[in-house]
Amino acid sequence: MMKTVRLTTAQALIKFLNQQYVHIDGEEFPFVEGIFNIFGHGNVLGIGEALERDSGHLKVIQGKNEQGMAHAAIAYSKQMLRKKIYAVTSSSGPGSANLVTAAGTALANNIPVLLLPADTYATRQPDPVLQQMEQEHSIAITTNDALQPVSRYWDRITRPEQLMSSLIRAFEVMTDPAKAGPATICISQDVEGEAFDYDVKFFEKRVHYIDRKIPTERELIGAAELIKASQKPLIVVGGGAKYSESREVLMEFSERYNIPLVETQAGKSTVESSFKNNLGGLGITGTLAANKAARQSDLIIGVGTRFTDFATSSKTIFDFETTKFLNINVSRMQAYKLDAFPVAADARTTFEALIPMLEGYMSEFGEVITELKEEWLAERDRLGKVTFNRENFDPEIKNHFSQDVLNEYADVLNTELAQTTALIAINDTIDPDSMIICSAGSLPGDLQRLWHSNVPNTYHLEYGYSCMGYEVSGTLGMKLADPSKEAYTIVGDGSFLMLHSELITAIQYNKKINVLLFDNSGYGCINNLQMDFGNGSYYCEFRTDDNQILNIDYAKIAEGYGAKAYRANTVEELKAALEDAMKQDKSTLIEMKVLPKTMSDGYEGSWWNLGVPEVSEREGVQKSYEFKQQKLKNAKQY
Ligand SMILES: Cc1ncc(C[n+]2csc(CCOP(=O)(O)OP(=O)(O)O)c2C)c(N)n1
Ligand SMILES: O=C1C[C@@H](O)[C@H](O)[C@@H](O)C1=O
Ligand SMILES: [Mg+2]
Repeated sequence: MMKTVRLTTAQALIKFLNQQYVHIDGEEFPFVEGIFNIFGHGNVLGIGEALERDSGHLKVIQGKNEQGMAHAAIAYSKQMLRKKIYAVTSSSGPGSANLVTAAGTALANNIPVLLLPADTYATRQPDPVLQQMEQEHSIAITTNDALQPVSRYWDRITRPEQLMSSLIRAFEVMTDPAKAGPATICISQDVEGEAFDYDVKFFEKRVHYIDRKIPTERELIGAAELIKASQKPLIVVGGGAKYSESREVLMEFSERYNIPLVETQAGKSTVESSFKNNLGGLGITGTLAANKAARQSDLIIGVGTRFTDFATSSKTIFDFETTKFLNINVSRMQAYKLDAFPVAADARTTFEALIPMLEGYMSEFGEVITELKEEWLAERDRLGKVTFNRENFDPEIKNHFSQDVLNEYADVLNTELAQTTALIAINDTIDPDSMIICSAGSLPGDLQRLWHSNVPNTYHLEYGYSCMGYEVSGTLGMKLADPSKEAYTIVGDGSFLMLHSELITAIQYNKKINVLLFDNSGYGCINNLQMDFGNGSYYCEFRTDDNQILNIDYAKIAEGYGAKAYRANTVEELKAALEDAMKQDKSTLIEMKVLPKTMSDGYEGSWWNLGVPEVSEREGVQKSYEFKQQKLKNAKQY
């Protein structure tokens, strides 16, 4: 006879989470590290009671904003290379609505996370329950339906026994490298507390094998033939290369056959920046070296990359007439892109098999890789020494602001600090094994070009969704993933203002994070975009109705939360603050006032296909439109 145990749905959920393990490359460990929570009437008596009763090995962390805590969970998983996750429980209605943005972030970046929003009553007895919105055409629609398009797996639990098949499906999805993403299980708030006689087998230890997908012989022969036929192949290192931990094999492949590596945001920090054949970021936010190499190449070997418009410069950076593509990706959907020869397999396994098959091959790059790298390093050096002057300053982003406007910023913000100078000073000062995180604004571009990441997996960029507000929340998740390393948020003032609630969570639980806040008093990169395309400066600077620049004391805000705060408007002050921050046990924030227009600009065809108006009185807009039409003539159409 079946042995059963009587538990509430929520108690069964927590018991199950404690028994999920993953097995990767011979190692086995629990998959669910913990659970973030904000309790409301929808989950406090169900999941709240179950956790209080017996949380098992799960670490329980109280968040401050549902989006923020879910972003922390996502960053944890990303930093753990998708081997472990946090779950996230929210109340219903606004609590679950706040998860929608985070689910989108997880989906765009292929990051597993378990979202557990509460749902309206299955019995419908108190209909409408507090926070239940009402649709006239369907009582079955709740706020949680908004999570369907942003979840890789989605389910609603209206009976306790549904939980079993739902959880098994969710864990299958989250532990499959080709499908990994957010799994959302919405549990009716009354059902959380309802009991059922669960089969005890359901709670036995369950191991999810994350096996490496092996390429077929046909795929390997096809890939080897393409490489042998190519004079100048180029490897694009994407996020999949990092998750597959293919550092060593990529370096061996690159060195042996003299093939340059270029990186996407997700792929950066798979292979250290100092590796001689690593030419850095590709595309719109790429380096001069990587973009020049891309233009010369006749075979692009995409490794675990989605080829977003940033990496391909809106499909214009390659010569599509002559260039061939070879895509190595666990996802067939991704491998099919750009008419490539697809190898739907694990990156590391594929390169291990390919290396011996290319014996005798050598690319025709010769010394070019070294020359390109040296040229770029000299440019980076220049960007680290940008100094302001009040007469004829020539910023990186040219012809937008007059000298008078730049001087106005220098006066109001009391600074002469250039963003690139500050960023490189930080890179030179902090410990090389420190972890840094960023996601939106002008800083991702600067980081992809300028940041030297010389310890693998220390560069954490969320650029699938580029979600403002991920930065501070994500730093908490990154710190939870590796408490032994210093964790730094690289964040603009706009992103900081949008969401930094989890700085308080970090302080509350004594998880030290360091927020490096670049305040240029505005949405700088969007201001650049609008002005680059011929528009005026319109609602992207932070100015009052009477045109005064906002000057916010962010250090004071951080002090108010209990962080150690610094104000650094010169390189000397910045270095001193960084040195002191390293000695602190508690979280810190360094506020830097930086001048607008001093971020780095694009290199070599870093054009971006944007929705430029077809009709405009402005000459600049008209020119931008014409330019776009020209560019699209040679762009890949799909
Ligand atoms: C949630 C979200 N809303 C809007 C955007 C669009 N957006 C991208 S960057 C940006 C401005 C960022 O400003 P800030 O953080 O100050 O960085 P800066 O560009 O000034 O360096 C905006 C509004 C976004 N990426 N994410
Ligand atoms: O619209 C955007 C422009 C990018 O430069 C920026 O990094 C990104 O955050 C974004 O959303
Ligand atoms: Mg800004």
